[in-house]
Amino acid sequence: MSPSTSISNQPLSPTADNRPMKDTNQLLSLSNISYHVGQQRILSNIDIDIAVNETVSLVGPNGAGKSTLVKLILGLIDPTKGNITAHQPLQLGYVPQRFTVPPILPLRVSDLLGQANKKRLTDEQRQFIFDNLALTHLLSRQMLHLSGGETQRVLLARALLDKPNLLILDEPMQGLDPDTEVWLYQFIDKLPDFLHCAMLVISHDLHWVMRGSRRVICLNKHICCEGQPSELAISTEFKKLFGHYYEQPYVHQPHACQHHAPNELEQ
Ligand SMILES: Nc1ncnc2c1ncn2[C@@H]1O[C@H](COP(=O)(O)OP(=O)(O)OP(=O)(O)O)[C@@H](O)[C@H]1O
Repeated sequence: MSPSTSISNQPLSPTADNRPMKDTNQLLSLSNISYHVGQQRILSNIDIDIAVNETVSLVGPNGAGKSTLVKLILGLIDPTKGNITAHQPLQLGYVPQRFTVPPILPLRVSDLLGQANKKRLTDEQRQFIFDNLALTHLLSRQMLHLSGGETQRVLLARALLDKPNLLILDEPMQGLDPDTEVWLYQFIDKLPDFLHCAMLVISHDLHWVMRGSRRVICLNKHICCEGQPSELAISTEFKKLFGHYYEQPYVHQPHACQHHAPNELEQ
């Protein structure tokens, strides 16, 4: 795949080889993707489908290939083998793990946000983003002078202002204090409904990943296991990779589950 994309959210062509788009519920498919550098296998045989509006969490140890997978989706590198197919025109939003502004480059927050396409969101949606991410007082500030948390908020806003249908967040909580983390998790959880976008979230925070009903993919150069948190918590592969960090795995308890009607609970 050689999509005309960049980290600044350019739309991708529907399919690299002009095959007809299929299943309208699917957004993106990675089929049998491998990525090697010389003799080094970085990713092997990756199959992932992401549906419209779906949130997928990607976990894996350091060096597992998570960022490489993101670069492949963004079209920054090409797979050694396999295909990446967008089933709909993709509008990518990307918040990178690291963002450094060279000290000699003057770049105000308003300059960065001003690069977004102003016509993609309604006024109400833009206001929602500005209010929730508390951006107004930052607009005249230099990116270089922002704190880690402020930078994350601005980068997230930059990605959202283009109204992505796939938002990729690479370790969004890195460097944030616990209160900001909680707040950002809550904001992220609102996004798929609010903007109708799918999300791929790389996270080392297993407690967030294993909460809720998002699909989790566990990567370690290949896909070790994937599924709902309740399935993963009892998977041998997952326990092998994360058991020592994640000592209290989420165990689904249907009898205590709020989405069961009261009469079901009594049975
Ligand atoms: N161009 C490259 N040349 C050589 N090795 C590479 C290249 N790109 C990635 N790697 C190696 O591939 C492995 C996966 O890297 P990647 O950054 O994708 O891992 P990651 O899962 O995102 O790790 P982390 O959690 O530490 O951010 C690492 O061992 C990295 O050194």
